[in-house]
Amino acid sequence: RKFEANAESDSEEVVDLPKVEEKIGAVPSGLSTDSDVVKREAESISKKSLRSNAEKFEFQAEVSRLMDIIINSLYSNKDIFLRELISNASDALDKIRFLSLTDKEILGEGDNAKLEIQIKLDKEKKILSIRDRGIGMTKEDLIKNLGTIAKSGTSSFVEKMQKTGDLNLIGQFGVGFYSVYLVADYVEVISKHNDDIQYVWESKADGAFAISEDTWNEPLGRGTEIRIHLRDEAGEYLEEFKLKELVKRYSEFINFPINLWASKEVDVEVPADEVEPSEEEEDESSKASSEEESEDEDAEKKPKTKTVKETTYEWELLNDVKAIWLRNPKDVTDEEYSKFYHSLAKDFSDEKPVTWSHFTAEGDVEFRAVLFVPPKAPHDLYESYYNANKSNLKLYVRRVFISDEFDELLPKYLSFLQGLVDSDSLPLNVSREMLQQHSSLKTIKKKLIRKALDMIRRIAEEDPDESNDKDKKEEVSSDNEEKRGQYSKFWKEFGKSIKLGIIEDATNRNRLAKLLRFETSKSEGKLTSLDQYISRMKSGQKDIFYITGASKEQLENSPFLEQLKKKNYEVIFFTDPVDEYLMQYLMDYEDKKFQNVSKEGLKLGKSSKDKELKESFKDLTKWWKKSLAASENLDDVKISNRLDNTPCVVVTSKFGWSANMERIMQSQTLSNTASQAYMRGKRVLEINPRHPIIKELRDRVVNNPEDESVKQTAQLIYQTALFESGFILNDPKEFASRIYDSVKSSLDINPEATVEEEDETEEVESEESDAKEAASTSKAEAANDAADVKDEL
Ligand SMILES: Nc1ncnc2c1ncn2[C@@H]1O[C@H](COP(=O)(O)OP(=O)(O)OP(=O)(O)O)[C@@H](O)[C@H]1O
Repeated sequence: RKFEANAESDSEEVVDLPKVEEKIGAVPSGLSTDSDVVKREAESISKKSLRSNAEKFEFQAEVSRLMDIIINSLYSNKDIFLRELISNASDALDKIRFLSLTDKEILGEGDNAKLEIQIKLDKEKKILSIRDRGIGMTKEDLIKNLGTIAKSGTSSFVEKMQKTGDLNLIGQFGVGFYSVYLVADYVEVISKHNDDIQYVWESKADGAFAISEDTWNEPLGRGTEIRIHLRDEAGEYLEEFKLKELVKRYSEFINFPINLWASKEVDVEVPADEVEPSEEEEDESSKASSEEESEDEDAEKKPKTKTVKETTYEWELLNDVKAIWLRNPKDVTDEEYSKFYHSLAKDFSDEKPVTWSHFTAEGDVEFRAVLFVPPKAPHDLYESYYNANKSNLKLYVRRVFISDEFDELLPKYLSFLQGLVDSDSLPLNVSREMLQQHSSLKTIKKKLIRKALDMIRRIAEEDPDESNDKDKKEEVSSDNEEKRGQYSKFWKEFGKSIKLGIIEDATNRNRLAKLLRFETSKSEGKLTSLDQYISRMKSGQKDIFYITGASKEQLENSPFLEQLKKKNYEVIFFTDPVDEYLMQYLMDYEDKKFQNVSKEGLKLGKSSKDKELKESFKDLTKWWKKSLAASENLDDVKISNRLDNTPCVVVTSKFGWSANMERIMQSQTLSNTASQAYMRGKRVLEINPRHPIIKELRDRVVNNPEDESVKQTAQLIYQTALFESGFILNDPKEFASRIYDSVKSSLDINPEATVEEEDETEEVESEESDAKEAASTSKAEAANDAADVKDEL
């Protein structure tokens, strides 16, 4: 009874899946005196019920829903189940091989040490079996791995699958195993882990699964066998040619031998009298012998034999296990790279990777690597960007898979790349932790970043749309047609990563800045690079002009651009919130400084009149600053050089937040108002000395600096300028009432005019009826609630 006790305490300790039934009359191993009884019991399992004496569990709710979707799915590409199961088998083999690096014993001897995958068919019973000699699963593993999904976001993923019916995502999300129910209605998983005895997991995808100690199947030694009881309509997976084709198509890059127990027709020579020939065969053999006779009469003297066809079975290797990255890049076709990408990334869409780089690094540290830029960013690329481990590079050491969670290989901002690194310079027989400390890793990382950035730069260089040269842009060859538009596609998917790179990677900042793309006041909806911007700069222009804001449309009409546009300067539009952070790190490019045109310090060439103007508006600027400093957040008032039609704008100091940044910070839920006050840029009101409003205001101030109505108007102008400059007003109510006051005066309404009182009796009546209505509604609601509670009970 020892097993039973252990099994129960195990399951309770490890997972909280409820058992459906108590074990009734289980036959524990070793106690059975009649193993035939157990065997018969196993054989008699009908497809209707699971083994009656097994321990039963319910699937986690999400798994149940997922299985429901899969089993009822009309998804036509049912083939995917095979690649998912082979990929799991390969992962399990990788795991045992990795462990064997530090403990040779772990692999065992003989067949156990053969790291391979075997596929077998049983046409009669309609069973397809996939077996590996991988790490196997303990009972705990079976319960946890094949009963729950631990990944976050599972529910939303299941919902998405339900809506789209697109099961292609299944492998990427890490629930590949369950795709087996596309073709099966009953599955057994037999597994043996070195630390446990052999178990059978089984389920009919009806919300429950069962686990029993395996006392009837052949011992596996180590590893897992998945027995798929195929549905009637999935008979095609019992055909050898179908399986061969699928393995070729999907599992070409699995680095372990995949063997199929394949039939073979062979000619066998048997003594003629040993076999009772059929009529047809008799004819043929007599024909043959008469030919032989005519050719060589001596043949008659030899003992008579006969050739018959016999079906034999033997293991047939289905894949070429030579790793693609060990081949010479010249010998690998584009199609092979594409397929390799799909198998690495578990991305089985039809889209090709945008580009790739396959190279060998030599010198102190040697390694080979293949890097891919995927066609699409994963849906969660920027979710918890700073916390999650998201490397997509697989690390191999001397052809042995070590890990795909090795974050030390690439910085976070390049985590969107897929690929692998195989190094001969790293030691094999050390723990993962030791490996993470290894000095070669730093060199590998440095080289990988360089290569990755080169590869991305090449996408742009080869894209005819990116060229400044008109002829090149229009040149049409099949090769460059394929590359057309590739960079903007890349930018759309991964542009944010490049920006994050500029923020995080000071060493490569300039290289990354070269990859930046943006729209400008002159780009007419197309993307521009910094190099292109510089090539178009006006003679004498020293700075690179940019502005940040919520949208291109808003920025195009910004008052900050008035003089710049008039003087034909180009201004970069940054509209992504991350751009505000980006520009705190990107100070200059190719010796040119960046100038935010909504901030102080904009130089557009001096005019001889500047001094004169400053002098003639001195009274106004001084007065304005003094009269508003107390009530508003205003630090200075100056003459502007950037305005044309607008009377004034509010600019911020060079190192404080821009208006756009203030807006972004305020919209963040956890923003801290104290730090906001500290980071807020100084506000400077810039006035347009040629504007009639400003000129009139100056005259009035000079006339009577104490005039209350002029003060009010000056305040309203300032608040309007704040608003137009992109700031959020502290007190919109006050601003609105000032506007209404000014509307009143333009409509010649007496400023003292008050609002007409409402008729009081009417109000009481309506209040009463409102109250009555409310009471009846709440009564109805209470009745509904009571009914709900009743229903629930
Ligand atoms: N043949 C196997 N040998 C050992 N463990 C296995 C095997 N097949 C599945 N498992 C275990 O079951 C888990 C769930 O498998 P499933 O295919 O659903 O997701 P996954 O393998 O984690 O993700 P993905 O499908 O993306 O590889 C695996 O993580 C693994 O631990």
